[in-house]
Amino acid sequence: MLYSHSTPEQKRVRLREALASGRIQQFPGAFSPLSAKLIDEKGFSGVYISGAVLANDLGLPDIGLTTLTEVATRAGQIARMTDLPSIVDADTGLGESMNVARTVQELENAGLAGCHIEDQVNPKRCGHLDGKAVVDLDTALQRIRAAAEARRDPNFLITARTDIRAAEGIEAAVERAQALVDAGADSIFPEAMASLDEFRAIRDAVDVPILANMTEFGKSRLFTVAELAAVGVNLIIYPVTLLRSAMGAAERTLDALRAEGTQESQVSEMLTRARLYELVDYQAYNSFDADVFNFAIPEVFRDTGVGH
Ligand SMILES: C[C@](O)(C(=O)O)[C@H](CC(=O)O)C(=O)O
Ligand SMILES: [Mg+2]
Repeated sequence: MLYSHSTPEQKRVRLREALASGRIQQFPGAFSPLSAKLIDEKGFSGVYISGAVLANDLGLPDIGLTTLTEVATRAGQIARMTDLPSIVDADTGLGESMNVARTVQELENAGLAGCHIEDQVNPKRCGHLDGKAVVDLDTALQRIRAAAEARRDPNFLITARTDIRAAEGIEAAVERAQALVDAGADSIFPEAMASLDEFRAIRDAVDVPILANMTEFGKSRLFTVAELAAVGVNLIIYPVTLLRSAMGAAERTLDALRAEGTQESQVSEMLTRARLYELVDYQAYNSFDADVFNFAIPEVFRDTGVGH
């Protein structure tokens, strides 16, 4: 009911413990606060909040147009609905190093457990597209130093993402990852790795947790949890997976509605009314007022959809 029971500090401790556990963590991307509740209920270990999803959901491309206020507000709305730790994509840190510092403090205030900051130039682009450019080493390190110095909670996880692999190759990525750790990164997100061997190369080069991005239609094959665990990855994100699934379903429903004049053929694919109410914990609000949930949902509407 209402928001999660855990404080942001507790969630950050939980994330640190999970990363130290030796067990690989799966963080699906939530496209909304409600979807974060579903991720939580399904037993995942954390929630990822994607910059691409945040931008695309506003109808914008993922090129660094979103503002700190938009990112912190949406990420905060998502993070507060789950007891799981949430990690948000802070793109390039949203400006110069002093802006990066402010970004980190705002994300701490919003209740996030951590964020990642990348070394792309602005305007940035999806890490799995061609034609990316990265900033020089000094600028990349300044961003991470500023982030690490700005945080007030030492458990707020600063992940340095490097996009250098696509431009300069895996050796350059290994070198940059090491330098980013020396600058204060708590973990490394090597973007657009072409193979499991490349993840292994990063693993062998740094002794902090590493993150793998299993985004669809990208540069990496969709490696399994077992494959990534075997090369020493600690955390896997599935950034756009739920948005793509939900929008795919929305498109199919709209097509059917146009073609058939009714949505009837799609109802069996939908979340039922009962299931939706269960996810928002509707009945629990009776603890405030017994008249809040005093109706029955007809049996015929209870079991047609997914999940129930
Ligand atoms: C992880 C990512 O930064 C994101 O914003 O979710 C994107 C995902 C994508 O565009 O598929 C990325 O740059 O990989
Ligand atoms: Mg992104």
